[in-house]
Amino acid sequence: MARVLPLSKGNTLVHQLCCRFILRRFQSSSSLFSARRSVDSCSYSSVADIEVTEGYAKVIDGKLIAAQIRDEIAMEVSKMKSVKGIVPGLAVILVGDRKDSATYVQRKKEACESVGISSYEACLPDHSSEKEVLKHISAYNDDPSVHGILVQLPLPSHMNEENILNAVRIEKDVDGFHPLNFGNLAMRDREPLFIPCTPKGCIELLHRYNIGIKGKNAVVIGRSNIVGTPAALLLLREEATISIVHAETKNVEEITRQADILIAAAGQANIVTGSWIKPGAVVLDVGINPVEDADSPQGYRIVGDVKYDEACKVASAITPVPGGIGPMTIAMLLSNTLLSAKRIHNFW
Ligand SMILES: Nc1nc(=O)c2c([nH]1)NC[C@@H]1CN(c3ccc(C(=O)N[C@@H](CCC(=O)O)C(=O)O)cc3)C=[N+]21
Repeated sequence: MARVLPLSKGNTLVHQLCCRFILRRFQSSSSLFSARRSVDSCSYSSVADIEVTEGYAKVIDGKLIAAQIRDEIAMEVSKMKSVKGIVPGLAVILVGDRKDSATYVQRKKEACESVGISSYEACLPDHSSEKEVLKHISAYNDDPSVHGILVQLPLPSHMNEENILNAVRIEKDVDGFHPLNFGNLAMRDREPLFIPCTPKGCIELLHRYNIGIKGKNAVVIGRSNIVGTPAALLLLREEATISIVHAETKNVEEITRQADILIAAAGQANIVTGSWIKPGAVVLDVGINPVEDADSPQGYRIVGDVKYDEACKVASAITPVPGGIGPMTIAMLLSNTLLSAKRIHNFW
């Protein structure tokens, strides 16, 4: 029997069928590709009201929304080029030889290309000195064709992350990790120049799916500088009542079960089980955890922090992994780079 939860409105059957299909695909095969295809096979409108049939969450399709955002950005980039002769530019600094970091940087480069943003890259060996990295940051700080600078994290352990992130000019800090931007994010009635990409992507998804935040109980799992803490601050700015749970929290489940909006950013595969979730909650899964998978060509696949098959039966809406927050993070990086170029060249 269909049950409409407080967030719900709209067509039930399509969602029910889509989610059943996705569930079946997830259960019948562990392959990354089949999971991907199943998400693609549902067509959702860009602004979708949340609706749920008992036991089946709606899929919040980050991949689809990210593609729409890229289209919007491409149009603005092209307008800026024709009117002002300016092409936004993003510089990425990659230190060391972590394979995952190299993959993310490659993805960012491709995304820039897809919308007409120029990308610049500095790849430094693992044993580089901090001074070497600072030299590259300084060059990009002074380069007028670069509007955004991103230092890929994590840095090698011998480097002082704080010194390096502090060196990025705040006007080009498209990650939003400079303490001045972060501090302004935390302060009421202050405006940071940039909002960190992953939390911004989470809020953007909620907005585009017409999911209200004001007055809701929002719980964030994880307290990292990259995701957990800025996500909580951003939800607070959106007038949610926020809690952060972390490794030292007692009765985690009791707290997460109060959440109307639950953001999982713990970095641990499948820790959020069905019993952690309030029925009808909206769940955003930020986790990107590699797990061994002999069936996948790479020998591994990526899973989130949330046990998807269990969560699907309790939540009203959920982001999949892959295809959820990951693509939104990259879309927000492009959006921040465009914003930076617009601000620097006073083009609105
Ligand atoms: N300075 C800095 N800024 C970052 O924003 C930053 C960083 N360092 N270090 C690493 C994390 C991680 N991150 C991701 C971006 C995109 C996907 C992504 O596109 N994921 C896809 C594919 C997943 C897959 O198949 O590998 C998806 O979820 O569908 C994931 C993770 C940005 N990060």
